Amino acid sequence: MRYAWDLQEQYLKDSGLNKGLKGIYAKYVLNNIRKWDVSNSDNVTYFIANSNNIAQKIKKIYNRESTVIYPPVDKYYLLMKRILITGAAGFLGSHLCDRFIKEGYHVIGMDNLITGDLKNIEHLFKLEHFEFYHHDITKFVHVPGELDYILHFASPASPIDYLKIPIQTLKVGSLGTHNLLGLARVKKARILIASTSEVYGDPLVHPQTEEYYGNVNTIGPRGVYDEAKRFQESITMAYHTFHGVETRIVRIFNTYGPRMRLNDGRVIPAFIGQAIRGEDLTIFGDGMQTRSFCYVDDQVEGIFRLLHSDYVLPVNIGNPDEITIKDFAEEIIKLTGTNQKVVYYPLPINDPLQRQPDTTKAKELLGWEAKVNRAEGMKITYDYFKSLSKEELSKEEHKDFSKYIN
Ligand SMILES: O=c1ccn([C@@H]2O[C@H](COP(=O)(O)OP(=O)(O)O[C@H]3OC[C@@H](O)[C@H](O)[C@H]3O)[C@@H](O)[C@H]2O)c(=O)[nH]1
Repeated sequence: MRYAWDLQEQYLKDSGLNKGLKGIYAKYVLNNIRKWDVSNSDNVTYFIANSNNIAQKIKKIYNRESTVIYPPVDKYYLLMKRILITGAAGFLGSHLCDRFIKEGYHVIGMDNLITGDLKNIEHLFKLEHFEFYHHDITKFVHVPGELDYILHFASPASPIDYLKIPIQTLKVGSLGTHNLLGLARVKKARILIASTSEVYGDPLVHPQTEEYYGNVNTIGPRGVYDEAKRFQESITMAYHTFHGVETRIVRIFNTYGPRMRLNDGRVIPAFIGQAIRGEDLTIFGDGMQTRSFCYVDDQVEGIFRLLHSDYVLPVNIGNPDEITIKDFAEEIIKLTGTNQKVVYYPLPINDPLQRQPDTTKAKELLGWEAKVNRAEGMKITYDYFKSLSKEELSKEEHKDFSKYIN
């Protein structure tokens, strides 16, 4: 009816019905509609208007009083996208929560807190548009309301963690991913899953392109992580092709920055912790194995862009600047201004001898490349570790998972 009463000329003009025979006919029809509308208004028991302006119009046209009820619509809230981030209390998950909050999303964080730590997200709890569920995603996942996006980042990520909790690692990558894909399907949400350079195993192709199938020992101690992530990619593609779920897959290469757990066993927190405590730096193997370290802000930017792209196949996100672990130990000694010795331990089984991402796809598809060089990124990371309390710094022993293993 609004078209018949309000801004009639404008609507007719916009739809090309303001002149000629068509125009005369349109005005004739509208006139009849208005007469019919007025005659019917007698049958209305109560008039409700959603503003004073509409109440005045009702009075003018129908000569009837109306009650104004303002709709409780929080327009901003309606426009907000809702995103579920699993592994929210972990290193990468917490940085992603920060980023999506900053971008104006309503963020729902989820974590079972086995390897994650509430300390990483406690600054978000006071925010209106952040919620947190303490939940293990290997069990059925329920999130009330609508969801636009899901980021699946729950998983142990340090080799020592997944050697100590191998079954949980397999379950979160398989059962957990299955639950989240099911959730994405019912919510019609787009889901991005965190895969890893570990899907290439101990790679025989260097640098690693997304087309490389990898070299993974399924029954080796690292297989629990690598194969969980490979399964995760497969089931994600199956949900995409079979159920039409909108999916994205990021293959994350070694990423570092503030909020890494000092005692998680990975090389960066291990070396920095050792240097700060005045201990020898522990190099595994001869130190000639290589890694390419990506600063967390770069990683988050790549993930953000991939989520919003229309590309379904896996994309490597990492910094291609490759270094041997031996040279890296020297860099840490310089950075921390210490004069620690390095000591050599056996190389863990199936520890990849080389790793460097080929990031051509990320550049071409997302216009993304790493911006923060190792010197800058490591300086920020070192400052973060230095800011930890004495008690935190002294925790050199690895996290105790005994209460989760039964
Ligand atoms: O104290 C240490 C710790 C580690 N290392 C070596 O440093 C290299 C890097 O080790 P990290 O534990 O940091 O990480 P890795 O590259 O082996 O595994 C990582 O790969 C990619 C991600 O998915 C995961 O975060 C993790 O599995 C390895 O060769 C490791 O043997 C040491 O020499 N000394």
